[in-house]
Amino acid sequence: MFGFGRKNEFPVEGRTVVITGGSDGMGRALAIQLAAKGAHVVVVARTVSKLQGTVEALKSCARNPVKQRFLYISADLIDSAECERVVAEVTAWNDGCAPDVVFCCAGFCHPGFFTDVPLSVQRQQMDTVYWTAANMAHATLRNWLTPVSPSEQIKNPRRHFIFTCSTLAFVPIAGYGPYSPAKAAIRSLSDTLSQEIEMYNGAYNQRHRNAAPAADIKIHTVFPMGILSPGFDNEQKIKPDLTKKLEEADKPQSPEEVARITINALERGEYLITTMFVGNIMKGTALGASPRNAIVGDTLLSWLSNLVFLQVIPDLRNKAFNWGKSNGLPKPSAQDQASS
Ligand SMILES: NC(=O)C1=CN([C@@H]2O[C@H](COP(=O)(O)OP(=O)(O)OC[C@H]3O[C@@H](n4cnc5c(N)ncnc54)[C@H](OP(=O)(O)O)[C@@H]3O)[C@@H](O)[C@H]2O)C=CC1
Ligand SMILES: CCCCCCCCCCCCCCCC(=O)[C@@H](N)CO
Repeated sequence: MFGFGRKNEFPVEGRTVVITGGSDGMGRALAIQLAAKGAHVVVVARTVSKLQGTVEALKSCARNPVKQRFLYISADLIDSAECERVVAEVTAWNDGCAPDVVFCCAGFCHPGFFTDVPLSVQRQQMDTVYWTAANMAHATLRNWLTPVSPSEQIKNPRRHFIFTCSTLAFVPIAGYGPYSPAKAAIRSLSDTLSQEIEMYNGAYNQRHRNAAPAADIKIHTVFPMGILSPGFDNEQKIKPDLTKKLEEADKPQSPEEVARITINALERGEYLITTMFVGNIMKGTALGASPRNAIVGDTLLSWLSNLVFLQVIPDLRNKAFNWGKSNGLPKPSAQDQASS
């Protein structure tokens, strides 16, 4: 619908991109691929050693090593003040200009059955998954939406804020109770912001008359399936066997593949982005009132997906029931037993 197959809707050469969770997995792969396309990249995470290693990797794959600049910032993004510091530091480092693109990839998953996982861990999941993203959106959008008077407006290209969700925000899978609600909350925030931002974009459209934001803004959200990252290796160690069985249809992808597919979708101007066929079917059954990437394609997809899910919904429930029938009550992971 929005320039499909025509113009590049996501040019990054010479632009400044911030990637939270940029030191590992999908975030790191995105950082490397965007550096290879000529972007200045800032990676943000907590552990300095991994961030330093990433910046070295970015330097060696830059498209234009003389011009491109790379920075890392160590921050725990659960703290909203840290998100504000990140935006301020990036702006200062970038000659006073706000970043052009902010990608939220920070987060990890702690699977387990709802009643087995201590509530403190579940609260921490909401902090790590939802609040790192919401805090970053708050800090970034406050910066981007600062009113600029008509005489001070300069021509800025469109800015992009990108959330990372999971297809679990569309379809429930037993054993992801501590995690999926936080991803579903991100999806809801993304949908709300994508509507709210239109008001600011409308004001931007009239920037020659009144104070308005400095650029047009677009929100996007990526919904990966499994990603073969260090985070994934950790979650596999504590994941219930039933959950592994229910997600058999998922063939985890490499971070590089997920990053490549994501960038291509952004270049096509997509809003809700999936990374493979099964993920697309999962999205199709849960499109709700989200903006469509393409009216005809997404409508056909939702009709097809809703038919597919007439079979999938009882199948997932039956598998859970039969699991209990043959295996009895589950045992909490050793990690959850130790912390409860
Ligand atoms: N792996 C998977 O199967 C799937 C993952 N996802 C989502 O994709 C995103 C990327 O996942 P994945 O590639 O597995 O990433 P990894 O788990 O491999 O890396 C996570 C990154 O986030 C950083 N991070 C974690 N907590 C914080 C924090 N509080 N503040 C700042 N940075 C933090 C980590 O660095 P450090 O620890 O040093 O802070 C690291 O850079 C996540 O949002 C994840 O939920 C979605 C679907 C599937
Ligand atoms: C033909 C269509 C049939 C559809 C059947 C439904 C299959 C469900 C697959 C669930 C896959 C979950 C991947 C997300 C993983 C994730 O987010 C965590 N690993 C977090 O790190």
